Amino acid sequence: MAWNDYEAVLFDLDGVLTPTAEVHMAAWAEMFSTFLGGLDTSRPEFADADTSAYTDEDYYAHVDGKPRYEGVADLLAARGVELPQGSPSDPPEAETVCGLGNRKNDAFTAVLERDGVRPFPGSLALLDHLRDLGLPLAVVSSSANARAVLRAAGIADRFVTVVDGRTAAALEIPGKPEPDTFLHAARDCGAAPAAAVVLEDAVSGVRAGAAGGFGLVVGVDRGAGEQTLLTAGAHRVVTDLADLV
Ligand SMILES: O=P(O)(O)OC[C@H]1O[C@@H](O)[C@H](O)[C@@H](O)[C@@H]1O
Repeated sequence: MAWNDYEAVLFDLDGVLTPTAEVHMAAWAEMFSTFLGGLDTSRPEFADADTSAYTDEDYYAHVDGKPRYEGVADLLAARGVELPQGSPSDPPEAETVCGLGNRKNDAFTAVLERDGVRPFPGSLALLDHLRDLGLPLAVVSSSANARAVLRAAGIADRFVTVVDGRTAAALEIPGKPEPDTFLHAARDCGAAPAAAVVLEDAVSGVRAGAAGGFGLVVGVDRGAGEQTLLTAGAHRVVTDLADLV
C-alpha cells in the first residue's frame, strides 16, 4: 500500500475502526423485531405490511451506514409500513420514524455505557502507522454517537476532523450514500478528493466514496460481502486494516 501517494485518509467509524457496527446491528434488530412483531395488521394503514422476521440482510440492505432516521424510513418503506416522520425530539414510545430511531438509540447507548468499546487491533495498527507517516486522518460517520464512541475507544485525539451525523445536520448536508460528508472531511484535511483514501464497511458508505471521486475507496468486509462492496464501487476489499500497514 503506497500511502505516500495520498494526502489524507478518511475513515468510517462503526465497523471500520471499532466493532460498534455489531452494537448498532443488535440494537436495530431488537427495536425492529419488537416493532414488526407487534404490528397490528388489522389497522387499515398496516394492512399491507410485511411483518416477516427482521434479519441481518434487512440491516445490510436498508439500514447499514445511513443516518439514523433514513435507516428507519428505508426499512419501513421496504416493509410497506407508513409512519409519520415526527421530530428528533420525539420520545422513544412515539409511533413515528424519529420515535423508532430514538428507541433504537436508547438500546445502543445502554450497551455502549455498559460494555465500553475497543478499537479493532488491526485498525489501531493502521492508525499508528499513518501517524508515523504524518498523514492527516478524519472520521466520517453517519452516527450522532461518533464522538462518544471515539472517546470510549481512546482514539478521539487521532483525527484532524470528525464529520458525524451531528455535523451533517448542523451544516444541512446530506449523509451517506451522498458523498458530501466525505468531501467536507477531505477539505478539512486540505486534500483534493483524488488525493484522499476512503475506508468503509457499508454499501451506503462505499457508494458515497465512489460518488465523490476519491483516489482510493477501500471496502472493509465485516459481513456485507466482498463482491457487494466491489459492485458498490470499492477499488479493493480487505477484511482487516492491518493488511494495509
Ligand atoms: O443512530 P446513530 O448512532 O446516529 O447512527 C446512525 C448509523 O450510524 C452508522 O455509522 C451505523 O453504521 C448505522 O448502523 C447507524 O444506524
